[in-house]
Order: sequence, then C-alpha cells, then structure tokens
Amino acid sequence: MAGVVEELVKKAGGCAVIDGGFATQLEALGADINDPLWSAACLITKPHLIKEVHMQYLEAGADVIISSSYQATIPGFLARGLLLEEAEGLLRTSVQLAREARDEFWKSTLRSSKPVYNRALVAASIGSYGAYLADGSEYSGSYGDDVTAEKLKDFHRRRLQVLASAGPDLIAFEAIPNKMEAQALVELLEEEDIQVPSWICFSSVDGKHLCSGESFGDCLQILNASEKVAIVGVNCTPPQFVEGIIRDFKKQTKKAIAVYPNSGEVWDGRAKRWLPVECFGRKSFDVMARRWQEAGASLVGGCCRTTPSTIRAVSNALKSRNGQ
Ligand SMILES: C[S+](C)CC[C@H](N)C(=O)O
Ligand SMILES: N[C@@H](CCS)C(=O)O
Ligand SMILES: [Zn+2]
Repeated sequence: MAGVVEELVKKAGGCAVIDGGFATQLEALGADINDPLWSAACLITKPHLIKEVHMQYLEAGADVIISSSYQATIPGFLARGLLLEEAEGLLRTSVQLAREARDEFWKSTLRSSKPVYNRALVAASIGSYGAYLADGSEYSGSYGDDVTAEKLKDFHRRRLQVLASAGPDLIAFEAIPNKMEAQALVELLEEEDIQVPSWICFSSVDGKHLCSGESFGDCLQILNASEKVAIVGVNCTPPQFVEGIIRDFKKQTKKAIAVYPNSGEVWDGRAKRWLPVECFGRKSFDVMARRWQEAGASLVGGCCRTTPSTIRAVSNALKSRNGQ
C-alpha cells in the first residue's frame, strides 16, 4: 500500500472510510445530471454544488473524497463545444474543488477541535470508457470488436496526465468493467510513469465476475504485477455480493482492498434511471461495513444511491469499533 494510504488506514483504526454516491448527492441538492456528461456537467454549470457535496461527505466522516471527474472527459467536453484548454481546465477544477473542500473542512475541525476526523485524502476519479459512452456498457463491459487496448489507452491518456498533475493524493479508476481496460490502465500508468498512487476498482453484476463475465483472478494478476496500483477492489456493485468478493480477492492479492458498493438498485442504461431492488434483504450498510472490514477490506464506502447518511452510519460503526 502506498505510504499515504497506509498512514490514513492506520489513523482510521484499520479501515478508512470512502465517501458515498457523488452524483446521487448532487441530484439530491437539485442538480440536473440527465446529461451526456452526467455529474461532470456540474463542473460547467454548478461548481458550488460540487464543493457542497464534498463538504457533506467530509462532515459525515469520509477519510477519502472522490473528485467529480468520473464522467469528465476531454472528448465529452469537446462535444459540448468547449475548447481543449477549457476541457483540461475543468479536469483540474474537479481536483481543485475537492482539495479546497478538504482543506477548508480540515481547518474548521482543527479550530473547533471536533473529534474523530482525519485529514482526508483526495482521489481523482477516472470512470471507464463505457461511462463516457453513456450507453450502459459500463455495466456490460461490451465495447465492441473495434475497441482495442491501444484505443483505450489513447482515450485515457491525456485525462490521466492532467488529473495526476492537479495534485490529488490518489487516482481512483472506478467501475472498470472488463479485463482489456484493466490491462490498458496498468500499461498506461507505467508508460506515463504516474507517481500518484492508484486504485483500480471493478464493477460486477453477479458478485463472481467483472461485468464483462471475465474472472476477477485474471484481472488481479495483472494488477498485482504493477507497483503503480496501491489498492484494488470493487465499486458500484450490489452490496450483498461484497463480502464474498473480499474473501475471493484476499486469496488472490496482497494489495489493500477497497469496497464501495451501490445501494443494490440496478442502472437501466437505456432509460437512464435506477430500478428498485426486489429481492435483496436490506441489511443496513453499517452492519455490512463491519463484516467487510472483518473480511479484510482496508477502505469502505458507498457508491451510487448511497448518501451522506449512509457514510455517517458506516463511519460511526467502523470508528467506534476501532476505538476512534
Ligand atoms: C454509474 S452510471 C449510473 C453513470 C451514468 C452513465 N455513464 C450515463 O451517462 O448514463
Ligand atoms: N464517483 C462516482 C462513481 C459513479 S459509479 C459517483 O459516486 O458518482
Ligand atoms: Zn456508482
């Protein structure tokens, strides 16, 4: 694990808390994210709400906040009519907003001597190629025959360079749905010699494989071979699968494990809405979070459809047990 993460996990008592659904909370504050850029549209229209969401997750107890760049891509911004410099500027802004929120919140906790907070880390989000396509393929992993690892590297290259140079503590590759993209990202981190430690998290719809149906084990082998990857895990995956996934990962990697599942609702990529959960017995997230820590996760949080109240409950559950 990279030093900075190791230190945070230790300070948090063995399991650090990641924030919750970012786009979900932006919507709750009134943002319209029904847009090809999804939550990244707010970088153009409502940057103040982005900072507000970060503040709410910090207040809830997040030790790591993830920037608003999940679906912020250079081709996406160009298609919106922005210039290249403007697109790159917005990527930097996403990290800047998170850093400002972290720094302001930290200053205020020092002043008020509120207990139990750690100085949070800022992770720069990088969503998959499928997220940019906005066609549901981030949950199928099917990019079509014309998409190669080289094409994926070219898609990710400039965004990665710009975000890494904007001063995040971590890079968070989120909801990676297939092995080719995992391989492309690892190669890109080496080719660009990125010095910011990364996490690579997969998405899964069945709890046994990546969304593409490929094996976690094959992908972990690729990630294990890279020193640039500090943390591996899953996000935006139904919570009922997470404990089994951690136990499976534990057998196949020595890297730290991060898990931040969604609420269990299912994204309908065509209708662009969340479908309610039908058959999942709703054990509360904080109860599950304790089990995830016991199973071996070092970082725990939430993804889509989880909120600051989810993260507050997770933080209270983990930190009270860890003596914080
Ligand atoms: C994590 S999904 C809900 C993100 C949204 C999707 N990429 C879209 O733009 O439709
Ligand atoms: N960090 C993103 C992930 C979407 S899957 C968000 O929480 O909106
Ligand atoms: Zn999600």
